[in-house]
Amino acid sequence: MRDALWTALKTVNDPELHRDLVSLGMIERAEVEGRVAHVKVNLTTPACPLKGKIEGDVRAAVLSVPGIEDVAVTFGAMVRTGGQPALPGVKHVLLVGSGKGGVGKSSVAVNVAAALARDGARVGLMDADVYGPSVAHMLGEGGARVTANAERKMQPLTAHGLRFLSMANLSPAGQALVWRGPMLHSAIQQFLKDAAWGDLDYLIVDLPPGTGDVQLSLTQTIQVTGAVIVTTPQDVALIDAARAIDMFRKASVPVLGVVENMSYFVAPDTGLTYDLFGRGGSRKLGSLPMLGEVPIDVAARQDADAGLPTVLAHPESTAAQALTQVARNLAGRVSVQALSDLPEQLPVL
Ligand SMILES: Nc1ncnc2c1ncn2[C@@H]1O[C@H](COP(=O)(O)OP(=O)(O)OP(=O)(O)O)[C@@H](O)[C@H]1O
Repeated sequence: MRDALWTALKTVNDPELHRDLVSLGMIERAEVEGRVAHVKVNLTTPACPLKGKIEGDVRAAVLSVPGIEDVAVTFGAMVRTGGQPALPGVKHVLLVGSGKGGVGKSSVAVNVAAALARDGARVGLMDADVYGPSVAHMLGEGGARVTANAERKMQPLTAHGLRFLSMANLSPAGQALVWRGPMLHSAIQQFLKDAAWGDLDYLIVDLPPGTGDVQLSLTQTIQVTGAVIVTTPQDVALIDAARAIDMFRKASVPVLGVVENMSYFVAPDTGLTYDLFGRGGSRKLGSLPMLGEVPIDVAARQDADAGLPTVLAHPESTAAQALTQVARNLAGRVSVQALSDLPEQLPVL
């Protein structure tokens, strides 16, 4: 019956990769005890957006095997890389960029990082927005100071289950950074290479808005997995977002998707929805995957000011759920990107 079980599992495809779970090496264990099958699926990310669908498909396939009356499906996860990791120990570097300032790029970066960490991924967050570093404040650690470890490497700070580094934790609060290109380049290098990030599944990088030196420096120094574009839906933001997309394309950085922030507003007193900036406008950016539409949410802003990612502070709010879905959709895109170049038959793990 064991062979029949594996044959049945071979009929289940990963919904995004369109290949069967067995040849993708995602079935870690499949055994039959009496009339009960035990299957352990090793997902390609703990933040898998399609876990429910995969579980349903596995159950249906296994229960079609004659003699099997019940099935217990359990899950593990291991984030894969397509080739060499971006940095030693860091599987994926993901850039969060925007064309315009103030569209919510840092908010999205912080909440995506916190949501991935809550789902069980090992996550780092690097604040490369050197002119307006807000990550530390949004994590409630604006006053913390970075120290060096025994190997004289910068020791990332920790908050809400993730590791982070921000220029705000190096320079005295309120002091402006007046840096030229080469200095910026070396600061970015240090954040990437002279920091003890440890083992990470995802290193999320909050870029400055626009298309300047920091973005260039990052895309030229390391092999990033891809970029996410955050925009609001009105034309003035989209014009700049299109420029940012063009910059990533020219730098051969895949754009993994778009997040439409401040997409709409639901009045808390009446429940009426207002499309303040023209919900859905970001579809004008072309055929890029839409990772999610995040509404304007007063609590999300208050949580950011209070140093708490809203996905953790108000996980039930519409904005928090949209941001959680953005994180999972992004993790899904990363898996697709990493696994689509793999050979036909992978070893079973
Ligand atoms: N969906 C939202 N609902 C309500 N407030 C939001 C939302 N997204 C972001 N904000 C608020 O808007 C402000 C700007 O957000 P944020 O700093 O994330 O933007 P940014 O694009 O990173 O800006 P910058 O260009 O300065 O780096 C912050 O006060 C933040 O809390």
